[in-house]
Amino acid sequence: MDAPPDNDVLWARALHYTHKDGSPGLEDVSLDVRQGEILAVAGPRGSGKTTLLRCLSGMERVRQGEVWFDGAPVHTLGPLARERLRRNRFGWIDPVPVLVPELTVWENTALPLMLRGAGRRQAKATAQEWLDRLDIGDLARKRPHRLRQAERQRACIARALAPAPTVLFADEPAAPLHRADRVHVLRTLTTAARSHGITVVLATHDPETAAVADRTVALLDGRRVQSVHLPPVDDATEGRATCSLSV
Ligand SMILES: Nc1ncnc2c1ncn2[C@@H]1O[C@H](COP(=O)(O)OP(=O)(O)OP(=O)(O)O)[C@@H](O)[C@H]1O
Repeated sequence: MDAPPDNDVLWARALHYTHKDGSPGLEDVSLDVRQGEILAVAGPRGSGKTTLLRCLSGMERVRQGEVWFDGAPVHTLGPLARERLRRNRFGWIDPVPVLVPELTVWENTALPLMLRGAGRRQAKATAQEWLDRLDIGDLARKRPHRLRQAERQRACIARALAPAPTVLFADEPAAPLHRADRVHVLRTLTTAARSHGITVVLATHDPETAAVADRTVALLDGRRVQSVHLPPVDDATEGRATCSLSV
């Protein structure tokens, strides 16, 4: 198979993935992610969004199909090389905030910077800047259990953005936030990504979250499809109609 075009930061071809227990994950998924773009991977629950992000980021070993990052193959790398790639070039946001409980918020945020070799003082200053941008600068010295869930998720977003990764994988990053918070945090995330040239791959089942992206690819039952029907996440409380997302 040919190497990907130069302006694609990520390039996947004919990905098939089966979970260890035999559950189907992905079927023949191909996708290009351009440098600096914000790409939404949209689909209902269980459609394979997380599995796709895990394969693209090297978290899962791809046995069938190819993944390329920055013109180099990822699918042929061993576990250590994939771990190094994730640490040095990628960022990751989970739907549920996970922080090291023994560390303060700024120490959590500074951790990936220090793992990449930054000194403590520099890492602390950068972490504080990002916490300020996410409006939780005043919580920097607290430990995670003192924060609300939405504040912990902001800390996770600050931690993911602080090292300015080449690609940020954001798996339902706004899921634990209330609607007003969600809009604000997504705007901060996308503005920061654009100003730092960070490419974002954003998995979501929420049409409003997908709307912040430059482009959307839709998944259904582990396959790419042209369009997908997504009920708004606040549907039950706000009584809004089901939304159809075409790509
Ligand atoms: N570790 C696992 N072992 C077995 N099956 C899994 C595993 N993780 C996911 N699956 C199954 O693979 C399919 C795709 O799951 P995945 O989590 O990738 O979808 P998703 O679109 O991200 O869903 P959600 O929005 O609920 O996170 C689902 O049928 C799911 O049950």
